[in-house]
Amino acid sequence: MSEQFDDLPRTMFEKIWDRHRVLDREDGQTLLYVDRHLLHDGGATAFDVLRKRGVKPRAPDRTFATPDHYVATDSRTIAEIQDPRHREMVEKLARNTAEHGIRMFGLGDPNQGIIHVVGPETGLSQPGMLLVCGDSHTSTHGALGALAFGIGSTEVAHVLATQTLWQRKPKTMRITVDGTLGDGVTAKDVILAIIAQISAAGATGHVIEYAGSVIRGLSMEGRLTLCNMSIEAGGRAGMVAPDETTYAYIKGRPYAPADWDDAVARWKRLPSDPGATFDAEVTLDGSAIEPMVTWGNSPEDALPIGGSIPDPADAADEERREVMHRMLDYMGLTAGTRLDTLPVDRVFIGSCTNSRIEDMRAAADVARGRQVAAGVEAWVVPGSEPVKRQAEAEGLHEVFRAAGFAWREPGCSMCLGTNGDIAAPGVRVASTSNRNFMGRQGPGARTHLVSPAMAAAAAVTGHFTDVRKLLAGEA
Ligand SMILES: CC(C)[C@H](C(=O)O)[C@@H](O)C(=O)O
Ligand code: SF4
Repeated sequence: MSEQFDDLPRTMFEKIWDRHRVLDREDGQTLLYVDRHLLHDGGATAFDVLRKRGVKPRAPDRTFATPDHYVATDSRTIAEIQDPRHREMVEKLARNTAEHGIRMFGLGDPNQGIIHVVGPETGLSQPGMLLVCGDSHTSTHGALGALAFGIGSTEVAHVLATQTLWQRKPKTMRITVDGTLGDGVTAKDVILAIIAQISAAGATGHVIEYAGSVIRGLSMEGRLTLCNMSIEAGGRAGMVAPDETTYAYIKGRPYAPADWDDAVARWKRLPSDPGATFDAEVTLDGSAIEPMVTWGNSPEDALPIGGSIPDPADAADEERREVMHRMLDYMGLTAGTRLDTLPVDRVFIGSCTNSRIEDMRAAADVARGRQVAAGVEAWVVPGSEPVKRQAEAEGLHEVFRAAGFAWREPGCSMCLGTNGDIAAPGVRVASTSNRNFMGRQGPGARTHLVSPAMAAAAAVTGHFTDVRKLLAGEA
């Protein structure tokens, strides 16, 4: 299908799109073939739609599931889930997948975890694939060089029934981050700096390809964090070209391709051709990025830790002034207050953004030999069973426990609180998740997004702190 374009330089997105096109409709929609379909316990209605129509899933062997949104993080069996409504969601996923022969990494399975941690970790998410899931943070999987995006519940039913999906072709945007990151600056700070620069709507309608020396230098965990938040910049998807880091990460994983050498040879043809053009180009100087903290209720409201709460009086227009007033009121903040003086009540290290082994290590490096400040409740929620096992093998759980952190069981937990893990009204949370929307972590809860190292620094000092000072032994 794509041969006729082979002599024209194409972006990685265009190559994957072309390879998955089944047919183009006159209204501009394209039918795409879906390689992998991931399911979680947050979207149970799709199976009901199929059942009502008497339709069976078209390709159960291309569909994989794990419960994450409704699982308890203080127990590991369905029976122990206290709230019957939460228990029902987890049970429903188990019933639906069992009925149709869909592989589920359920509670107690050694691979259970947050779906966006499980996909890459099991080797299910691979370069060149078209991967979808009824969840906005499906953009995460693009870190491996896949085209991966979230779909709505009607589309989930459509993919289950047909293994295809209608889509309008998005535009392309390349975000190049050159230079080198400073000590204590992570992929989370890079993506918060990007969103602060281009805004939460900056990439609307676009698939982002991240490029440049900083991106090439990121570990796979860092790339997953980066692509995870593409959606918070409005992007349809985010991707990073596969390279040796990608191949080394996938090799040996349970679902890694059996024809390994051929697969790598195919993957090597994926990166955007020299001379390929993007609809939009953005550049950032990676060397100038500092540890970031959000202060408002959109991920774009992020500032370097050395900054102060902005003044609505300085807003560009009346509308923005009103939004800022509302956010400062909700967040309980006063213009001019230094970010590094803000006290925290709770700390959450987890979510599909920052719950991988590297995140655990970064937080443990700060927690080691220190104590969670008096009055602060700090949680570490590993993203999956494999992350938990690896962290425990390295003794990280002991580091956290000795410092006064709670070491919990894998799931989405306080990121969205659908399982009941929420913060009380007015509570200020340093959180490694991806959304700081009003009420996201509980009605009235005040979320500040940070990296795992910055979250651990806030936990042990009791207020937001420049982690670089702790790492340098200055605080
Ligand atoms: C429940 C799910 C559909 C939702 C999403 O789409 O992202 C959730 O994961 C979130 O992070 O808000
Ligand atoms: S961890 Fe948070 S962002 Fe990720 S899938 Fe779960 S609720 Fe959504």
